[in-house]
Amino acid sequence: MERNELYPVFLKVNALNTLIVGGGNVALEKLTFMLKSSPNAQITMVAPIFRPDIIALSEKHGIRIIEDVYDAKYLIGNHVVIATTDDIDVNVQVYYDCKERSILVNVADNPPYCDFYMGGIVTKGNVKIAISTNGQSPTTAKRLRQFFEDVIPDDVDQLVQNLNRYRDTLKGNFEEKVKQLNEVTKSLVSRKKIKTQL
Ligand SMILES: C[C@@]1(CC(=O)O)C2=NC(=C\c3[nH]c(c(CCC(=O)O)c3CC(=O)O)Cc3[nH]c(c(CC(=O)O)c3CCC(=O)O)/C=C3\N/C(=C\2)[C@@H](CCC(=O)O)[C@]3(C)CC(=O)O)/[C@H]1CCC(=O)O
Ligand SMILES: NC(=O)c1ccc[n+]([C@@H]2O[C@H](COP(=O)([O-])OP(=O)(O)OC[C@H]3O[C@@H](n4cnc5c(N)ncnc54)[C@H](O)[C@@H]3O)[C@@H](O)[C@H]2O)c1
Repeated sequence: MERNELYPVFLKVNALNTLIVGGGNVALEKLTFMLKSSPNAQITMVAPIFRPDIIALSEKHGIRIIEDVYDAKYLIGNHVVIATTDDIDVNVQVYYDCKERSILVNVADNPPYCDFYMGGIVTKGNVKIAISTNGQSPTTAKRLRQFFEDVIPDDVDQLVQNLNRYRDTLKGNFEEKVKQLNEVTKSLVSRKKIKTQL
């Protein structure tokens, strides 16, 4: 079996600066997914033309809109960049400009020009699961996202909060606490398999 060697991290995009280059359908899709997961993300967008729904979202979420063609000067101060224009040369230019500046870059829907992939995301309170198929099948990522949204109980956050409080009541050293936490949560895991044939 092939291995997915990507290393997942959970970025505090409310404290990092993200630039989205482009203002069309793909930009809207990436923006929507990002805001759904991280409504306070610090995002700037640059494009000569923006879809009206992007303008509306930008007003709601305090996103900075710059009406201009891409220029490397817009990379300054950004930690993460997503290129979504309909001009492949511009997207590739964004990629190389970011590489030169050690900025993490994603050219949407173009895996060879991505330092990272956007994933399917399930959020239930404090619990967040990110799903990647290593860029092989975004459709599978979407279906798995729907599956987990369905099977993970909406009140899973209760468990997190209760265990968080229980942990604070435990006495003893770290090893003993871990042992007790594992003991009380043993029964939570039961087997359920996903179908792999259509
Ligand atoms: C997860 C999700 C998050 C998001 O977009 O933020 C996401 N794509 C989603 C949906 C989706 N995208 C596409 C379809 C149509 C069917 C299909 O191709 O499967 C569907 C399904 C649908 O819409 O039903 C088109 C598509 N996407 C990529 C390519 C290029 C290629 O594969 O080579 C093409 C073909 C373009 C063409 O044909 O021209 C590439 C990427 N898409 C990724 C992420 C990254 C890899 C994720 C991973 O590792 O699995 C990666 C590598 C780059 C990136 O963008 O980061 C989001 C689901 C959100 C959700 O619903 O939860
Ligand atoms: N729409 C989809 O679902 C989809 C799916 C797969 C692939 N794609 C590909 O992704 C690309 C983008 O698609 P789209 O539907 O978002 O296109 P779009 O026409 O809706 O949007 C393109 C955006 O890029 C901006 N742009 C163009 N040149 C620019 C520049 N020099 N600097 C900054 N912004 C610039 C435009 O102003 C516009 O806002 C296309 O190449 C398309 O083939 C789209």
